[in-house]
Amino acid sequence: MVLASASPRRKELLEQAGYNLIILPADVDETLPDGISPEDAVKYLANKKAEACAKFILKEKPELSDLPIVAADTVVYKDEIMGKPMDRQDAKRMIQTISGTFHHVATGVAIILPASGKKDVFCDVTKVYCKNLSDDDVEAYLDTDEPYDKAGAYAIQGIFGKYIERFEGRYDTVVGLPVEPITEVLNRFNK
Ligand SMILES: Cc1cn([C@H]2C[C@H](O)[C@@H](COP(=O)(O)OP(=O)(O)OP(=O)(O)O)O2)c(=O)[nH]c1=O
Repeated sequence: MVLASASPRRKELLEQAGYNLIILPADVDETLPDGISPEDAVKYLANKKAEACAKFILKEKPELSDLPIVAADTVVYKDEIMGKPMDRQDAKRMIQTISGTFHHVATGVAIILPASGKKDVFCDVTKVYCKNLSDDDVEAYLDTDEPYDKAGAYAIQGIFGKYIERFEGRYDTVVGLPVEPITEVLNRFNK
């Protein structure tokens, strides 16, 4: 398949599941329409990334148009939508918001088969419970490189994993790509 993503986590999740990938990241404007829900936001952006990639393939690489394109977007939400933090202060605010309580992580996925025009866009949500972090814990975490390219300023699969108490739903949805539902869509496309 074609993975329209620059995220090493998404690549790893699909490779672990045995998929062969061609990586063609889509660079799109990630500005969201005002008042959009988190679920609609991740579907909107995943769709935008997959559509941009499909357009590129049909124009520049038609030999790839029989391969399904997969694109995704992940946000954390707790009252507000949290994408990637702009800076340390923004990351601090996000970590303080999720500390000692639960939040949700939504990953939107868009799958397009350019040759046939088949398309599926869906969203999967996991509820995550985070331990209470002391001020020192927060500052020490912000000193690492981990928060700055992650939605909600943390990685469940990384250093921050020790602060995750439990979760309800799929783990890979939190990391950035729910593999099993993607496989189901691809199987349906092949029928
Ligand atoms: C919450 C959480 C997010 N993340 C990551 C997944 C995504 O890579 C990132 C959210 O940013 P996204 O904008 O969804 O994706 P991206 O910019 O990394 O990649 P692309 O748009 O090219 O597909 O946060 C984790 O790795 N672990 C986590 O626990």
